Formats: sequence, C-alpha cells, structure tokens
Amino acid sequence: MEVIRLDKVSLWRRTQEEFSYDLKKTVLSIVEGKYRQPARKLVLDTIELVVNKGEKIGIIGANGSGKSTLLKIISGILKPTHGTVRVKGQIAPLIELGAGFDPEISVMDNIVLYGVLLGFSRIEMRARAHSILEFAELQDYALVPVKGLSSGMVARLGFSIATDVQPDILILDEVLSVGDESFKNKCQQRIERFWDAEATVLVVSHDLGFMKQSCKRIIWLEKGKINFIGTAERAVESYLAGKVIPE
Ligand SMILES: Nc1ncnc2c1ncn2[C@@H]1O[C@H](COP(=O)(O)OP(=O)(O)OP(=O)(O)O)[C@@H](O)[C@H]1O
Repeated sequence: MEVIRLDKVSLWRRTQEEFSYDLKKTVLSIVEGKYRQPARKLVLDTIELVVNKGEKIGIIGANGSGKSTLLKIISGILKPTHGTVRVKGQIAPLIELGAGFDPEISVMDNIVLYGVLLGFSRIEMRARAHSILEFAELQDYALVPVKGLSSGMVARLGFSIATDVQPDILILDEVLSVGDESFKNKCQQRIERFWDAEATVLVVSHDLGFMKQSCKRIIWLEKGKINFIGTAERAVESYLAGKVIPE
C-alpha cells in the first residue's frame, strides 16, 4: 500500500544573503535604486517518489544536496513551490531534534504538547510521559523548563518522544550522531525496533555502512535532483563512484 507520493515536487528557497530583514537598509536601497530582488535557489528539482507501507528508505548525498529539505517536505514542515505531496498516516519527524519545543514551559508540558501535535490526546501523552522521561534519562527534569536543559538533553527528549509514540511513518535525520556514546547505543536499539515493525522509515545519514545494512532502497540526491533510486548496494556504489553504476 502506497503511503507517500511526491509528484513533480520542486522547492525554491531564498539564499542566505538576503536574510537581512533590516527594513531601514531595504528602504534605503530602494531609494538609492540599489535594491536587488532576493536571489533564489532551486533546492529540490522535480522530485518523483512513491513509498510503500513498511519500506525502509535511505537518502544519501553530498552536503547541501537537499536531503533534509526532502524530509521536511514529506513531513509538511516545508511546502513545495510546485508539485504535490501526499502522505497517509501519522508521521513523526525527527528533524532538528527538539526544534518544536517551547523553551519556556516544562519538559512535561512539552511532552504533552508535542504528542498533541502528533495527534495524540493529552491523557494518552500524560500516561506515556513516564516511559518517555525514563528513556531520555530526564526523570529529574520533568518540571524544569526546556530552556534549562543542555542541547544533548533536548535532543534526547525529542528522540524519546518521537520513537515512543510508534508512528506509522518515522523520519530520521542524522539522529544517530546525537548524544553521547551510551545514548547512541540506546537509540540504535530502539531504531531497530522500527525496522522490525510495520513502520515506514525514511532515514538520512552519512554513515554509508549503516545505510547499506539497514535500508532496502536508497535515494541518491545530487543538487536537489534524484540521481539514482534503487537497491542500497547499487546506490552506495554509484554515490562513491560519483556516477550511476550500470547493473
Ligand atoms: N533555511 C534555509 N533557507 C534557505 N536555504 C536553505 C535553508 N536551509 C537549507 N538551505 C539550502 O538548501 C540546500 C539543501 O540543504 P539541505 O539542508 O537539505 O541539504 P542536506 O543534503 O541535508 O545537507 P547536509 O548533508 O549538509 O545536512 C542547500 O543549498 C542549503 O544551502
């Protein structure tokens, strides 16, 4: 059964330099006739993708090739400039771990809030809070505002919530590089549970050994385009060779 479908998805983004929201500067430059339209960059280029239920799909590619952006488009965090994205089922994106937390409210309230955003009830999230805190090793921090946690702790909390709720679709962006060694091992074990289960998983990682071992199909992205999509073995070999290797 098809759970994700991207039809001709493209995304243009403004390049960093015009992130100057300095009104005075902008007005001055208009008055002086020096105003330039913000430059834009094609970050995803006509992506076609169909993912079936239970598939474990890897995404590889050089820095800046659009891997995280593709995950954000699938998660609905970013909207495509052109094309359509269809997703069936509950999706838990583990991207920029903890980016969705409210720093001012407590860890406990954030657990509930995050769960509600994923479509769970408050009561259900309160019931899950104990196991979430335990996995994240944050039992003593339940009532502390999130701004009082270290960045590693925030990442642990994000990982713990998103994997506790057992979503239909799990999106993992480089989460294996988060946290200290002992927590990394715990994460790996928990991720393996998803590999055995029915869940559909999309994972981005630069760890090609892990990707080859864990994913059946791999997408190789280059400059926002799908260069290759196929068996893990061939995708990794092609990526390493810098060109698509014939079968
Ligand atoms: N917030 C943003 N605004 C504008 N452009 C962005 C933004 N975030 C990323 N980009 C651009 O989009 C392109 C793709 O970035 P993306 O983060 O998806 O790449 P990636 O393949 O995940 O890279 P990495 O391996 O370094 O994590 C890059 O050219 C980057 O500069």
